Amino acid sequence: MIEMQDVWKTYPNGTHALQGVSVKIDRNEFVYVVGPSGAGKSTFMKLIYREEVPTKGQISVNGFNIGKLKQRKIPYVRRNIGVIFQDFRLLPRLSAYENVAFAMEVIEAPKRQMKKRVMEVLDLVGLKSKANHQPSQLSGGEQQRIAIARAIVNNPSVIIADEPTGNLDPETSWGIMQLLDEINFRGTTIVMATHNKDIVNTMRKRVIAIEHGNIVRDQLRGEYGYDF
Ligand SMILES: Nc1ncnc2c1ncn2[C@@H]1O[C@H](COP(=O)(O)OP(=O)(O)OP(=O)(O)O)[C@@H](O)[C@H]1O
Repeated sequence: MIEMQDVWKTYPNGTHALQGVSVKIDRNEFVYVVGPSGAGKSTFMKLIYREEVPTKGQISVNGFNIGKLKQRKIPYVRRNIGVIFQDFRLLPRLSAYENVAFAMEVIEAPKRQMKKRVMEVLDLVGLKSKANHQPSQLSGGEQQRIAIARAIVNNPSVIIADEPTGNLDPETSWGIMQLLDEINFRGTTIVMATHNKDIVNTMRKRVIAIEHGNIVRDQLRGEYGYDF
């Protein structure tokens, strides 16, 4: 469902962030993307959710050629991809409920479905009781759970998570990991960039390692493989 064929990304300043990446990720896979800082992991992820377009090569997500997408088709493809970041990126003045509901409003989901669906995902992430709290009234782990609720509320087929445990302590990170595992188990493909050695070595999922803009390792039930 995600396929890259000889994908290159050169930023306007001349940095070659990806240099000829080819990969296939099937429906319902869970993939860790690992590698040194600056290797091209975030770029790899940004190309999937079309935050960036490739300089050369093809990327298809659910059959859509992402790099060549017509402007009017972008929202349609994006709604099928949920994104989670290291720094949560919740809207500070909105409550947990409103942050999640906002993702449904953006795609103009029917109003009558909204309340039920938002409460359903808040329940799934274990935060129904904090629906009215603002992000500043929540812990880091709770904020990330709200960000996950927001990412899944429109039932995307893919979740892109760029270092989702990067700002969290080990115990909280494990909670987030179990939640993502559960979401994957329910049928969502997950691509997660991480520097968390413990998590990768314990979960034993597919591991794609990127160095200098190239995939240098791709293992099923892989290991982290670095000392950082
Ligand atoms: N918008 C940009 N403009 C120019 N260069 C960029 C841009 N974004 C990233 N780069 C460069 O592209 C290369 C790959 O960056 P990328 O963020 O994809 O790496 P990364 O593996 O995610 O790193 P980290 O683990 O530190 O997050 C780096 O050399 C980076 O400096």
